[in-house]
Amino acid sequence: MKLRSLTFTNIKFLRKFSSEASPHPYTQSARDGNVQLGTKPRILITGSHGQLGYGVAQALRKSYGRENVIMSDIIKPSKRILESGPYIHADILDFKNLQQVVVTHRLDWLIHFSALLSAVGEKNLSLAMKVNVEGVHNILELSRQFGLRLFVPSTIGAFGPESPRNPTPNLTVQRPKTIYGVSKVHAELLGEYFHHRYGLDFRCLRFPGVISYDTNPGGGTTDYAVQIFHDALTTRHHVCYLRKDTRLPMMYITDTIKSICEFMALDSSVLPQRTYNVTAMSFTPEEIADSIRRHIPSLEVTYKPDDRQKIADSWPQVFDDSEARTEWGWEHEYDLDKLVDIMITSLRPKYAS
Ligand SMILES: NC(=O)c1ccc[n+]([C@@H]2O[C@H](COP(=O)([O-])OP(=O)(O)OC[C@H]3O[C@@H](n4cnc5c(N)ncnc54)[C@H](O)[C@@H]3O)[C@@H](O)[C@H]2O)c1
Ligand SMILES: C[C@@H](O)[C@H](N)C(=O)O
Repeated sequence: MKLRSLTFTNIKFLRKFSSEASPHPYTQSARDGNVQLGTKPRILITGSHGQLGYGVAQALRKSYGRENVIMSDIIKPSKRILESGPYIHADILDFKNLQQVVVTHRLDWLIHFSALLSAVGEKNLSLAMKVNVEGVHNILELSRQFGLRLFVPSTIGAFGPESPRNPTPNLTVQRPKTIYGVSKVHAELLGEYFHHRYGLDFRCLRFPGVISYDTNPGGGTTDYAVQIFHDALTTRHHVCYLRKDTRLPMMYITDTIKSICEFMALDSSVLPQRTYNVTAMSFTPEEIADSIRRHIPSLEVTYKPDDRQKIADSWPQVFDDSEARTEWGWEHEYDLDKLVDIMITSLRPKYAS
């Protein structure tokens, strides 16, 4: 308790200092992403054509209005995305265009999803450096200039083999061995630095593998936990690129969306920290296969570990998110069996014919 009130005092002092020191003319009115009383925030989501973007946009639109939440990416939108609400082209490597987007759309909050995930990042190092490192520099500077409330997701991949793996606490050694993980630690530290130095309202949740049925994962180490459902409902045979006993933290997308919406809605002053672990469950390929067999008893799994095994072996097995639970009330809803039930029920009609 003592530590917490000390943190609040420091944050108040640093805010005062940073607003006096702020050199940018746009920052004053919109400091900390505070939206004028009685108005709803206008929100941009970068990289929103990926696995997380659509669901988060739909949930935010429910709370803040369809026109106030703008999806963006560098790829042509699907019909579903186009029809769901505003969607624009925004390349996070084009800083000038990002500035125009903020001004034109009068933005208050920024949810930054653009990234190359762990497995894809290892195969495209220079692009990963650009998107995950340079892109984050642009987003932080943009948010500082315009006083945006900024959300940047991090990951279990921000930890490495030297971190305690079962459980992995909120604050511990972080020595990741992938460019994805290194870029996420870089984003966490820079975001917290901008918060302390300039009062930027930076917020970060470290997610486990996210599982969804209506969007596809973008090339991560945890993707098997989505593919196994499609295989179970079609060929009844899944070839798993991880060993059967590889335990990783995971979460159903509804819980991911809930965590982001709840975390972003909090008043900045109630947050003792800026970066939190959040999770829902941990399982191995063998355990998820067993749970799926409650619906599809004939499912077979063959194990052929590839390069992703090494990544998984360096990541947390069980994620300790107790600080998110005690400090701002994080609660998950889906455990393993509930996740499997909803995935099977939702995907079955797609393959019924
Ligand atoms: N999905 C997960 O399991 C998971 C877990 C932990 C953290 N996260 C984080 O959440 C965020 C979203 O993840 P996701 O699974 O939706 O990712 P994804 O790979 O599905 O989507 C990323 C999007 O970024 C876009 N992008 C790439 N380069 C860009 C550029 N130059 N400008 C603008 N957009 C660009 C891509 O087109 C893509 O649509 C990422 O930062 C990721 O690290 C995801
Ligand atoms: C864990 C998460 O960051 C992502 N699904 C990946 O495996 O890369």
